[in-house]
Amino acid sequence: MPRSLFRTRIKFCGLTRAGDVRLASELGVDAVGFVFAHGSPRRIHAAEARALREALAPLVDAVAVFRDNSAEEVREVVRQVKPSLLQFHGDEDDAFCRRFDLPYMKAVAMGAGAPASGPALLAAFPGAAAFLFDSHGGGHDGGSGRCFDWSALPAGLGRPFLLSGGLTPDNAHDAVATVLPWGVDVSSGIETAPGLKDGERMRAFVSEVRRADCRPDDDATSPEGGAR
Ligand SMILES: O=C(O)c1ccccc1NCC(=O)[C@H](O)[C@H](O)COP(=O)(O)O
Repeated sequence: MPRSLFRTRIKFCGLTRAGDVRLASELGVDAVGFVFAHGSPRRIHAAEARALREALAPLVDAVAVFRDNSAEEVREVVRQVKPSLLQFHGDEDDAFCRRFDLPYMKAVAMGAGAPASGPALLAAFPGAAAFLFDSHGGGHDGGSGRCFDWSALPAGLGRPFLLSGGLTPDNAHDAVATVLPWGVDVSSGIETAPGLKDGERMRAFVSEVRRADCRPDDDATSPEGGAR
């Protein structure tokens, strides 16, 4: 695909208020994430997420984020919230992630040394629709606001991937221009406090990603899947 036609996908994660969901939709983000991980300051219950989902505009995905939740909890969220994508942030294996008959994205921990190679990740998670590289691991949690070393991203993934971990309006342009991910995911970088998004930072983040998408020298082609 010509790079000039490519648009970096954007996911805002950890939303807890209907107003933030509405603004995210208006800003044209592709997906919003609702966090069901135990212990997260952004954790909401299925009934709350169902109400938030009603504030979501058509054609914007709802992503349900889990970290070692039980199958019953995941099923209950799927039943009530009807997410279009599941995101697994813990030690879930491919068989667990596939049990719910929905596409899933596996979060890969970049906070604890070198990750597995692209082919090894694909072999471990053949059912993954996408991967998300984040700064958790090594004692750090998801939603930490920490960056990792982007040069450590594995090659040869053969699937779309999202870059995550410590993205902000200040580094979003560089992140997209350097890594060329399929999409980006942000939580803390658009917040005033965990779960409370800031309208100006949301706007600025989208604007910086779009600025990186509009580089005038974009005449190369974009491989399908991972790095474009
Ligand atoms: O956001 C959380 O609190 C969280 C807790 C446990 C597992 C996953 C969690 N979030 C997942 C996300 O997709 C975050 O957006 C991602 O970790 C990036 O967060 P940040 O570095 O704050 O942008």
